[in-house]
Formats: sequence, C-alpha cells, structure tokens
Amino acid sequence: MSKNRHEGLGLTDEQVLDMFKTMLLARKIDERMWLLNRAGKIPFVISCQGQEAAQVGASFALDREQDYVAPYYRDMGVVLAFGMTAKDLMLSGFAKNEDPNSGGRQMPGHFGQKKNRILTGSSPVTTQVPHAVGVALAAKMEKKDIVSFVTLGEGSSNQGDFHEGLNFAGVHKLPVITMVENNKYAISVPIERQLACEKVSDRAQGYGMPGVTVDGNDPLAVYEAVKEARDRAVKGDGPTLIEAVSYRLTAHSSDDDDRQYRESEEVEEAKKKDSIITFASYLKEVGILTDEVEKEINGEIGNLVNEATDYAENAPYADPEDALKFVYEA
Ligand SMILES: Cc1ncc(C[n+]2csc(CCOP(=O)(O)OP(=O)(O)O)c2C)c(N)n1
Repeated sequence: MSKNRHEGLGLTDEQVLDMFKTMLLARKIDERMWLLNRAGKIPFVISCQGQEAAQVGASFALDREQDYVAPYYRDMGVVLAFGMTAKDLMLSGFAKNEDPNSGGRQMPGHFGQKKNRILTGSSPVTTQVPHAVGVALAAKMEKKDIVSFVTLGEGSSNQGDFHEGLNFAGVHKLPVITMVENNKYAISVPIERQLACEKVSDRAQGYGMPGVTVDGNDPLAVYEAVKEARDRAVKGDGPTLIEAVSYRLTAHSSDDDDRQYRESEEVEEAKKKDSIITFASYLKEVGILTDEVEKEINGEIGNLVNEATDYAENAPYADPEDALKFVYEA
C-alpha cells in the first residue's frame, strides 16, 4: 500500500499539482465571469463551481492527445484540461470574433475546439450523448484505441437521448464513458424530485454496462473510476456509466436566484467540502503544496485571468455580415 493515494494510482507529484492548478484556473475564470456579468460586460454565465474536481480528475484519466470529449455547459475543467486556454474561454464569454468555437455565435458555456477534439454542443440538454456514442462507434469501426467521453447533469439523465445513447452503446459494446455530474439540482428541482431510483448509476444495469457512483469532490476517486473505465473500453469490453456526486455552489446560471428554492445553510454546508479547499489540504498533507507555493500559484493564475480578460474585452466583434456565413442559404 502506497504512502500517498495518488502514488497508489500511478500519479506523480507533478501530475497532481497540475490537476490542482487546472481546477483552480477553472474556478478563477468562472469567478471572473460572474464579476464581468454583474458589471454588464458579458451576457451570461453558467458555472463550473463545485464540479471542478470531477471534471479535472476525469480528464487526467483520459488520453488528452487522442480521446474525444463531448462536454456539457459546466465543463470548464474538462476543456481546460483538454487544451482550451483562459483566453479562448474569455473570447467566448465576450462573444468576440476570435472565439475558437464559433466566432462569437455560440452561447457562453457551449464549448468546442476542433484541434483538441472537443465537440461543440447544442442548448437542448443531453444531445451530446448520442454524438459521443457516434464517435465511439466510429472509433470501433476504425479499430482505433481511443475512447469518447461525455458528461451531463443528473437532470439530463431523464431525457430520451440518454436512454437512446446508452442503450446503443451497451448493445454494441462501444468505447464511450458517460459521466453524470450529479450536483443535486436541475435548476430549481432537487434530486429527490428527479429520480425514482436511488442512484443515477443504478440505471447502468438496464444498459448492460457497469455503473459506479464516486465522490465528485475527490479528483483522485474520479480519476480512478475513469481510468478503469478507459482501460475496459480500449480492451473492447464496452461502455461505463459513472456518477460523480458533488454540489452546485452557485445559482444555476447568472439568470436565476437560487435563494428562491434552497436554503443558504445547505450551500454553506456544501462549501465545507469544496474540492479547491479539500484537495489543497491533501496536497499540503503529502508535502506537495505549501502556503507559499499556493500563494504563488494563485498569483500566476490571477495574472493569466487578467490578461485573458483584457485581451478578450479589447478584441473585435465579428463583422455583422459574418452572421450570413455557414448557413445553408443566405
Ligand atoms: C431539452 C431541454 N429541456 C430543458 C432545457 C432547459 N434547461 C437548461 S439546463 C436545465 C437543467 C439541467 O439540469 P442538470 O442536467 O441536472 O444539469 P445542471 O444544470 O444541474 O448541471 C434545463 C431544464 C434545455 N436546455 N433543454
């Protein structure tokens, strides 16, 4: 038995520090976006806060040079781990021409970047599941040793697309990993009103695949589950459903007031388990992080977010006639 949990999982000190930095970068970009929204500078924010550990832990277990991801709107941790930058995300937040995903057309949170194999998505929730299953089918047909990874919220696991996608993946034993980020709410609807079964992962049985529930505040637990799922997938043993349980620390989006449907005590309680704090404590316990290094990292990330904000704010919008590009008929 290894002294440190991450060593037991085959992760180096450098890799876990890199995980922490990616989680922190996601958090800091997200916090800045709220400020920009409240200052009237960007139109919309949909947060990753509370879900960074699951997103980054999962991404580090994938092959970030080859695998495909179909993220959902909260997955800032996933897309940063797969190569998007603070600047890319800010350009999208400000809807500027240089936004790598859509030239300013997509809503914020609708990530996408072809060069990093990040599939862009639609606003109707869960549409990304059949897309990811299609990528996995292509990988199997082309005999490539890659997986496709798709995420969604637990509320979205009630949509038809979830059933269609997972059933097809189960029948054809496709290399797709589905991770449901269970943050306990679907806008104002609490988990008790969303599912009749106990856990989202119980649903895996109906699709003939393993289903596991892990602590979504623990990046190492999520890493372990996704790594195992990836190993099975590339061996030809088929798909896996993973449920990562955490808590949505912000309102659903910049456009709702969560005080109308949940108690502030509940949010405060969840903040005690915030992975940014608990993972930093772990890294300090095992001697990888010190208060001094943490301060330095915070400073570096702060600078990065400042530069990205300034760049995106000053970047040009698309020309109005660009709205006619990429349409079938104009
Ligand atoms: C098909 C569809 N129905 C409704 C909506 C409106 N909507 C956007 S997000 C959301 C809640 C989704 O909750 P969940 O899947 O739990 O994800 P979370 O936002 O909590 O991360 C809803 C109902 C939508 N975008 N698409």
